[in-house]
Amino acid sequence: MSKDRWRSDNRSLSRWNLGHTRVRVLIRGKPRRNHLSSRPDVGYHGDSACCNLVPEACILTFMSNQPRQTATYLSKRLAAAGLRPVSRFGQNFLIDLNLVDLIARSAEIRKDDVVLEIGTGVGSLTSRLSDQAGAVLTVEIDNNLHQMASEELAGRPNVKLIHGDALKNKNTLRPEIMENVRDAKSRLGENSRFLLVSNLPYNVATPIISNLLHETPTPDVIVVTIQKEMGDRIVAEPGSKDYGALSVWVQSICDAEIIRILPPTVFWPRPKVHSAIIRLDHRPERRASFADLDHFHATVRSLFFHRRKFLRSVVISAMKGRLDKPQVDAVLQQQGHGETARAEELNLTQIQQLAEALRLAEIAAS
Ligand SMILES: C[S@@+](CC[C@H](N)C(=O)[O-])C[C@H]1O[C@@H](n2cnc3c(N)ncnc32)[C@H](O)[C@@H]1O
Repeated sequence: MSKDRWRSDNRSLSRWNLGHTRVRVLIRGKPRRNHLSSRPDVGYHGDSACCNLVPEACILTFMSNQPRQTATYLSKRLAAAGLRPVSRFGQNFLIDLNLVDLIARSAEIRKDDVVLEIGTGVGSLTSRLSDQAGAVLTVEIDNNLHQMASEELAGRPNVKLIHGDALKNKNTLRPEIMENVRDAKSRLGENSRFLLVSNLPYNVATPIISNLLHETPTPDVIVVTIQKEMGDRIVAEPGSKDYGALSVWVQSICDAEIIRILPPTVFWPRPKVHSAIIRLDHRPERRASFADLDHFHATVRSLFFHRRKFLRSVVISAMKGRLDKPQVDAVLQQQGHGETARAEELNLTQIQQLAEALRLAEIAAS
């Protein structure tokens, strides 16, 4: 702990958050506030300290060497700044610090990695990422939280905060994000990897993950907290009720696993649903097998748009204006899909082959 981290903050004069250490200031056994409204000169002795601002010995009692993140702490901290969690921004903060650690640990971050975090919040996961990574880029849409996190993370030169929406629109990330990632990666050298590690805002989790998989560089590893239902869809197998466009898109490029299911009680405020920590590992060799990744993604989306319909009618409407019915029938026959086939029964390889056959038929027809 350094003296520089001392903060004389009028909102909490008797208890300051010194980086990761909560401190209670006691003067002759009683909390005294007035002496400490300006920056005191503090000397530290083991796990106590003395303050030379007042003649009496001033004992600082170290309450904990971990940041506090209980529901009470967070609610008080936001209330002190006149704030409440904003539900439209998906502000459900993780209050179990073991799980914050689990997220960071599961990403196996190295010193030359660039880590992107979407949703800085008050910066608790960000600090752990900053301890382990070469560079952390963190994006927060809420100006109040961005300001709070900026103060919290001020002494961390490897953290860059961006204030704004991580999405330019549903299909595109904010361009600044990838520009910063590429910059940081080139600074950290050729072994540097790019990771997404976040407790994601649930309402934008799908476009964030889907869009990032289109980007260059693609994240080598993604470890994120998302809604459990979305986690189930990502890892779903053909024929199951959760299998759909997201399963096919993600599994076509990554290995996917659910690391832990989280109950609502580990968040504040509690969400209505269970959550999941998932890990995705990018497989560049799979990605390289696609002649046109954007075309593949668009085809997959349209194949699952009406998941209960027969494959033939889905493909006919998806290819309208590009292939006529006989051309669609020829492709389906060539791929061995009968009249009663449905997209949800096709495995990854069958979908990839169908999408590629449709792409080639389209080129031939144009
Ligand atoms: C689930 S909270 C996670 C906060 C913190 N990282 C934690 O682990 O407790 C999601 C955060 O994402 C922010 N957020 C929501 N939508 C966003 C968007 N489109 N772009 C950037 N940040 C967003 C919210 O304001 C909120 O702080």
